[in-house]
Amino acid sequence: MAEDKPLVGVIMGSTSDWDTMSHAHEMLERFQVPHECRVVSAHRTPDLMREYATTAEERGLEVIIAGAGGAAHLPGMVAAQTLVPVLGVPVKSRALQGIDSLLSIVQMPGGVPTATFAIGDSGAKNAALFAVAQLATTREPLRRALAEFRAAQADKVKNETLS
Ligand SMILES: Nc1c(C(=O)O)ncn1[C@@H]1O[C@H](COP(=O)(O)O)[C@@H](O)[C@H]1O
Repeated sequence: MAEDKPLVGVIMGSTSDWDTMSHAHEMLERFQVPHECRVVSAHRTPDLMREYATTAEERGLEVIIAGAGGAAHLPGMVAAQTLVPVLGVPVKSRALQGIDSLLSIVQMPGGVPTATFAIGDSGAKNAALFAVAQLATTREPLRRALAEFRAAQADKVKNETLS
């Protein structure tokens, strides 16, 4: 893409979320979308989270993908402090398999939305694809790349055989 400053911020509550959130990173790489990946925690680094959220727009971020597990307050707390759309990814937690993460992200009070994706790897992948779709509304080359991705995916499924 012509732009080189990050357009998408991929943040997560802990380095332990990287196995999941790397799927978002890989998808953004595939579409050559400039992005940054950082650990930011509402619970453990509240000052950093505030700074990240309040400076996101002026730094040029157009979408934030926020992944967290357990009491996953990060996406909602970031959404509360920026106008940049926040896509929440529930990371699979050890104790409750991510149901806690999902409910923490999806049950926002009216007025402060976060989009919420599926638990785990496919949620991270789809959040990135959603970010690509959002950016593609005003970037024709990215729109074409997304259309090609969809067509290739459809061809793959059509050519699959059952043994
Ligand atoms: N949910 C949050 C937040 C937050 O929402 O601010 N910060 C860390 N965490 C989550 O705690 C889990 C366990 O973290 P550790 O593996 O570091 O103990 C991770 O899934 C992380 O996202």
